[in-house]
Amino acid sequence: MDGALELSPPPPLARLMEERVLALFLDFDGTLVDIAPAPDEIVVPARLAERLRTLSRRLDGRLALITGRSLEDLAGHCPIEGIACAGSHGAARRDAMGQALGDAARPLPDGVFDTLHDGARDLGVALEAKTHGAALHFRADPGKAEQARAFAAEVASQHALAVKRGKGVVEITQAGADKGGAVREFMRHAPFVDTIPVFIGDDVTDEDGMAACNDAGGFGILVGDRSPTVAQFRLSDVPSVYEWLSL
Ligand SMILES: O=P(O)(O)OC[C@H]1O[C@H](O[C@H]2O[C@H](CO)[C@@H](O)[C@H](O)[C@H]2O)[C@H](O)[C@@H](O)[C@@H]1O
Repeated sequence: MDGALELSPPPPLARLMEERVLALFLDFDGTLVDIAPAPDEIVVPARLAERLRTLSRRLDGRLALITGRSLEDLAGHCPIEGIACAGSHGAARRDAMGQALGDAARPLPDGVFDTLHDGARDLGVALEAKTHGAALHFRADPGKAEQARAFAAEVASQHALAVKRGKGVVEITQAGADKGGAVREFMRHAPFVDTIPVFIGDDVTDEDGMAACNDAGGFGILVGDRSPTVAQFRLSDVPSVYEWLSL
């Protein structure tokens, strides 16, 4: 849909849960925490992990966080034991017991971090190294966006990697790693099999997750305003997400 503002809020979660067996896939930055000037400056609401575990129990375990952050980084902000998660844009996935799901995630090839480190320094943007990818952050200097994107595209093409755009960021990931793949992987395993998947996210990389939910008979919920989108519903901001989830 081109006009995201025309999307309605989703029906109440409690009503949907009465009608169907739902599974929830939640993005992290911009969905569960407000966007901050830098990745480590986010303010995580008190007892978020505990509240997510309570929500997961309400859904009999059919809840997964699907983030662009590495799982290690996510755990540093929100202790995720007992919650299914996918990190690095779907490259690394694990179930609520901490067992890895699907193909093992691969780190970036040798030398790529060094190249990115030098390039980020020369461009004057911040490099976030992840277990299975990397991000060049230009939120502090949006005028560097085009140069950072061009540099990321050049490095990616030299190593058969992929580039993802995001809010104030351009990222390098393994080719084929995306949030849609993570949703499909979870949906092959209990307790997600044969359920109606719902993805909530704010950024362009969340569109893959929403598309996977649409394909599986579910839907996406866009947070904020961005178009085009494949979401079928919209919530205006992070507090609205908490309200809808009764978090
Ligand atoms: O998929 P997500 O959970 O939404 O993660 C996407 C990226 O989020 C982080 O960067 C973004 O949030 C930062 C904190 O608000 C902000 O400073 C930055 O400009 C945003 O791009 C994270 O640092 C990345 O690794 C994630 O991929």
